Amino acid sequence: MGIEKELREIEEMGNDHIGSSTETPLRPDAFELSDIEKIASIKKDVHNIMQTLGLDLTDDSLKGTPNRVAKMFVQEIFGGLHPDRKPKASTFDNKYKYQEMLVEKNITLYSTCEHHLLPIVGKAHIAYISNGTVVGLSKMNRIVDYYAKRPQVQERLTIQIVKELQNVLKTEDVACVIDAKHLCVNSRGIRDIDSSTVTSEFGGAFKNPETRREFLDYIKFDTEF
Ligand SMILES: Nc1nc2c(ncn2[C@@H]2O[C@H](COP(=O)(O)OP(=O)(O)OP(=O)(O)O)[C@@H](O)[C@H]2O)c(=O)[nH]1
Ligand SMILES: [Zn+2]
Repeated sequence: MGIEKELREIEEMGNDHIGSSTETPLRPDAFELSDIEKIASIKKDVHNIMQTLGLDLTDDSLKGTPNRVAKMFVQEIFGGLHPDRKPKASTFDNKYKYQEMLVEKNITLYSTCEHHLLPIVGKAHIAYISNGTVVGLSKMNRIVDYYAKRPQVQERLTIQIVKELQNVLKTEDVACVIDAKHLCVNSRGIRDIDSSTVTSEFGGAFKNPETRREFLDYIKFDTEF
């Protein structure tokens, strides 16, 4: 396809594609290459970008950058693309008969905007009401981190976190709110440093306005220890 036609199609598509599926769009052959092979390939690509920009890749400070970026992509910021890295969420019986909602708030979130490959930085807040099963607290932070380590849109990230916890906890009664800054909005383009994006997903009992309100009130707690 000619570049002109491709650009026209992207233009016509507008932003309708954003958040159109809850699954991260991956090709069927996404995991055919090993991590080592991916790093070797991305290293060449980053080298090429830097070369095109006219940078001197023999410079002491720059020469390690292609390898550094490739490792960072595969093992760190996009490490959550590989299903093998999904955290094992240990669950327990709700022996304590705790029947109220549990809120894990202020979970630090680092992700990457899939449109510009720039950071998304924010906080996620999760709540669930046990249906007989409870999950280790840290596993909620780990689930956020796993799905955040992908090229993301915030809407999809929010839904993926809720769906995963609904699976783990075997209940619909899970909610998530994310408040995050997108550096593609804050540091380039419109360069609005003060704006942030809030997304939410309310499953099961959290569709009830009172339950939802209780959750939203808890996350306003200004916890300092
Ligand atoms: N809905 C949604 N949009 C996002 C997210 N992250 C980034 N975007 C937006 O994706 C859009 C991409 O639009 P384009 O017009 O193709 O990109 P652009 O020309 O760089 O746009 P500007 O950022 O306005 O300069 C931008 O408006 C971004 O702000 C996200 O998590 N959710
Ligand atoms: Zn962006």
